[in-house]
Amino acid sequence: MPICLTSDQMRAVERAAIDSGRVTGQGLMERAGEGVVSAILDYFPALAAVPGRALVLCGPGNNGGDGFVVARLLRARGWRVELRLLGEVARLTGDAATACRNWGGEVLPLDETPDDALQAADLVVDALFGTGLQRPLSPDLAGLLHRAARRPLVAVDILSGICADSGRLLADPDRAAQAALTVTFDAPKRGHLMAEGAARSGALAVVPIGLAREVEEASRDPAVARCPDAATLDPRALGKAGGGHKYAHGHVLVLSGGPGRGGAARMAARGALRMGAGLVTLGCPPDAVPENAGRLDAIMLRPVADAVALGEMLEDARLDTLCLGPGLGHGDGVRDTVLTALRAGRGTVLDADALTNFKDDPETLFAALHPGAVLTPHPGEFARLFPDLAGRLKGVPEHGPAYSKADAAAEAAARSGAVVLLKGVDTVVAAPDGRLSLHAAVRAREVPWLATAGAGDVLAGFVAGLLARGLPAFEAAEAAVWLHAETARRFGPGLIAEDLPETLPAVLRDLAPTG
Ligand SMILES: NC(=O)C1=CN([C@@H]2O[C@H](COP(=O)(O)OP(=O)(O)OC[C@H]3O[C@@H](n4cnc5c(N)ncnc54)[C@H](OP(=O)(O)O)[C@@H]3O)[C@@H](O)[C@H]2O)[C@@H](O)CC1
Ligand SMILES: Nc1ncnc2c1ncn2[C@@H]1O[C@H](COP(=O)(O)OP(=O)(O)O)[C@@H](O)[C@H]1O
Ligand SMILES: [K+]
Repeated sequence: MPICLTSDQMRAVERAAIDSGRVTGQGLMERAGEGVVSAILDYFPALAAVPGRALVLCGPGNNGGDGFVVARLLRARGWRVELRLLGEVARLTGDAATACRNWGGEVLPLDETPDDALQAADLVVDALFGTGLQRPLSPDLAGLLHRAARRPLVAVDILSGICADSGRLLADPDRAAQAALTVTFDAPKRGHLMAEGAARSGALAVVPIGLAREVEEASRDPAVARCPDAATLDPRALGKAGGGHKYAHGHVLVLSGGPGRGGAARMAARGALRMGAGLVTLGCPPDAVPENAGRLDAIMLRPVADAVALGEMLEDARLDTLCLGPGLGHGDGVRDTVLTALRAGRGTVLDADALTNFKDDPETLFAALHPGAVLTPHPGEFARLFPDLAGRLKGVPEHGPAYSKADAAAEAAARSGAVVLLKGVDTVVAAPDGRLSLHAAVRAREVPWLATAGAGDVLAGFVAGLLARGLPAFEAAEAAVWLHAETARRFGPGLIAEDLPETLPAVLRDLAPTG
């Protein structure tokens, strides 16, 4: 399973590799520099053909050390390289000091970098700070990087000013830079996938520097965040191979609100059905039956007047999965309905209104939640249930590592006792036991057409469909997020929410050709 790491996790990986005796810090730095140069040559083919001019900005730590190696290797390829250092050569230590000696060229002061030097550069290498950024960039540094980004800017490990753990800006937002390319080592950092870091890192190259074995070991640590891809979704779990009648594939009950408000629940139901749930029933207030009957065929319809009626209906144990929230409505009756649904202990997705109804009393909801439940809030709904956690995600952080969306989702899952799927361009899935999964809809997985009304309702249905198919809550949420984005990518421009369930079969077919 692909993963992404925090700074501490990356340092542990590095330490384990060095302690094993297989690598040295200096060897890692050398390979990091080589990796950056080869990524530059791949990404800028014109500069691979004709050596250019580089301005390399080095910081006082090991990120700067990588910069010295890059400078030396570019020079060896015939490039004209100007190197500027933040701080003094005499204060460099360890591997960075060695890398500086091996460079052997002129080291100019960073704070005197003239605009001419920036303008003359074919590219600027940002080797100021990597995983060691602990506090916001000074205005001068932020200004320099901002100006440097007028030229193609290549970030070593992570763009300076982005917190590697959270992706949040540790710099004045008005002077934030944008990298054309970020080159990181052996595994992405969380900061490449969340918040500003997802958008500002530019293209992301992950180059091997000899830590693959330790990264593989880290991927077995439940505390390390996973980033599933097409290759790691389990086609056996998603396909319908093996026969079995419809009840073998689960029965989802989606509850809807009153007349004129059923669209969201119908889309969720359609999503669950397309995901392969054996049966899907829409439950709605009796006066909404005529409307829904006119709109549904394969999806069954039952009147569900209130929480008592729901309780009676749930005596049928074959109704194994519930989805509540899209278009559900507001009021005490709705809260009772949600609590009745949770008491049944089924796989349960709570979205939208099912969450918002508890904004004045989230503890009542948390007390009823169980590990088979998945909450799918967008950031606004999240803030209603977890105002303190949402508050920590606001504003410009004052130090690193900054509080991250992953931290917030993890705390929410631990507090509520349910899986939390916190939506956005960067989506985080967190389990109460500490497992995390990240999906960033950026770069190759960019999918702006998903910003359309109802996309979240369909996602709730996708999660419910997978729960009905027997996936555990965390895995169902994780796979649904990937499939949701993939489906939107497959459809492309013009996507509306209704297209998502209809496009899902093509995505499933590619994943499980025999399913
Ligand atoms: N892990 C690995 O496997 C490998 C890691 N490698 C590389 O090492 C990098 C991590 O190196 P690192 O730990 O030395 O930290 P780094 O990012 O250079 O910054 C620390 C320095 O910056 C300073 N400083 C911080 N914030 C500041 C601010 N706002 N403004 C001004 N100064 C600030 C801080 O100063 P201090 O806080 O001590 O005053 C300290 O001097 C990593 O990103 C990768 O590129 C590769 O070589 C190979 C394998
Ligand atoms: N620009 C975007 N890129 C990727 N995914 C997006 C983008 N905008 C929205 N989404 C996704 O679309 C869904 C929208 O859900 P939600 O906010 O609940 O909307 P709605 O209530 O209209 O259904 C979420 O899964 C979210 O992650
Ligand atoms: K950097």
